[in-house]
Amino acid sequence: MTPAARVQAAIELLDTVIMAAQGKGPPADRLIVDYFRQRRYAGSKDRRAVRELVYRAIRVCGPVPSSGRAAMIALGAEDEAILQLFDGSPHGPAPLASGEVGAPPGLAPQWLVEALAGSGIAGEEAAALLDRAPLDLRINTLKAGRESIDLPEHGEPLVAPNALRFPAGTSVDQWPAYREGLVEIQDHGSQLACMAVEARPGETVIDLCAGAGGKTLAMAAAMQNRGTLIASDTDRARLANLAPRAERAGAGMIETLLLNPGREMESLERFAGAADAVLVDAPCSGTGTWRRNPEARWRLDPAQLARFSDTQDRLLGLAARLVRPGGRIVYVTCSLLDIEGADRIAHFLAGNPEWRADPPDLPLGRTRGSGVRLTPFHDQTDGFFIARAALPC
Ligand SMILES: C[S@@+](CC[C@H](N)C(=O)[O-])C[C@H]1O[C@@H](n2cnc3c(N)ncnc32)[C@H](O)[C@@H]1O
Repeated sequence: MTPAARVQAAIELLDTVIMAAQGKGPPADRLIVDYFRQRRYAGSKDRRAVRELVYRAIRVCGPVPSSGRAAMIALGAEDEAILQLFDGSPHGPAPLASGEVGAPPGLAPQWLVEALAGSGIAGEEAAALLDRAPLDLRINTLKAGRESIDLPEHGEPLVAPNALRFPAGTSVDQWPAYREGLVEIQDHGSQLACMAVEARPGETVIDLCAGAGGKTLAMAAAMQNRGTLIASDTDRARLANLAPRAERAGAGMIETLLLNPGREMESLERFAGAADAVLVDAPCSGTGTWRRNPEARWRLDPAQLARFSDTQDRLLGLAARLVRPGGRIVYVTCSLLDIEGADRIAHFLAGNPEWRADPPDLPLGRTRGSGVRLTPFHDQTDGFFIARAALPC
């Protein structure tokens, strides 16, 4: 592909990303894979270059751009070489029309910029939300140790005891150690969130919103495969991804439980008042993960944010019914908005006076309300809010 053809391909892809973001369709990553599946003529260098252009253009545009072309012109305002490729050459973008301007640049739609600022995320903190994330691994202690593992590249040890950091784009999935389950890809912040649970061998632990089990696997390792570890979720497809991952990781202790939305307790009844710990890794806006999914900021609207906080309250209430006296809830969101973090745990504690705040003792992060907040700028992790609540005996 010529450089101009790559720009045109990125424009076409951006059109689909914008449409998907507005219609709650697939994420950009998936659209890019699908796009190239139908264009086998594109080589790996072309694919990488187009992908890079797409993500750079997404990062530049704050509000949802009107079109892929407008987004690419906005990127061209920062990188003149791109605008020069709007030359009308075969397969390239048409020349700029007189008066044609790019989409407005910025951090995010204005309402979201304001909501973040209201939660103390502005200036450098806000800008860092759109940085490129490095690649963090967790050494799976069921099969290996950080000091002894032999990996093809050197990783930087991080403060979480099993974490190693590599540059973005490292092809970890090609490594034998990855295929054999010695390492898992997991952001350092997510590893710290798992540490907050302090899951111990022999305990009964419920990962209430387990998804594909990124945190469940870390807890299985912390529990040395001993005890009861339930991975529940309402999303059958996500939960189905956990079984092969658990097998690869040698985490035989995990039991998956598909929940019925709104009637979750029906499947969890046998654990009522019995769990030592419940992790509520609640569905949220994902404002802390824009480094990986920058188009997520075009997907959100205030009504959806309100729905997330209602669900978060409901899930905290559900978790409280599962914990035994002396047990704990760990509440986590990958959001930096207080409405999904400090406010939710405050609301829970206000409505459940028998519970007390039990802030996690983590080696990174800053206190926010009765929890801890990790941010890309301060902690070089994805953004997370992590809180603990304890039920006295
Ligand atoms: C932040 S994601 C979990 C990510 C996962 N814990 C991990 O570490 O990879 C939130 C999950 O909550 C699930 N969820 C949404 N509503 C739920 C409900 N009512 N009960 C349980 N899980 C729910 C979603 O399907 C989604 O998988």
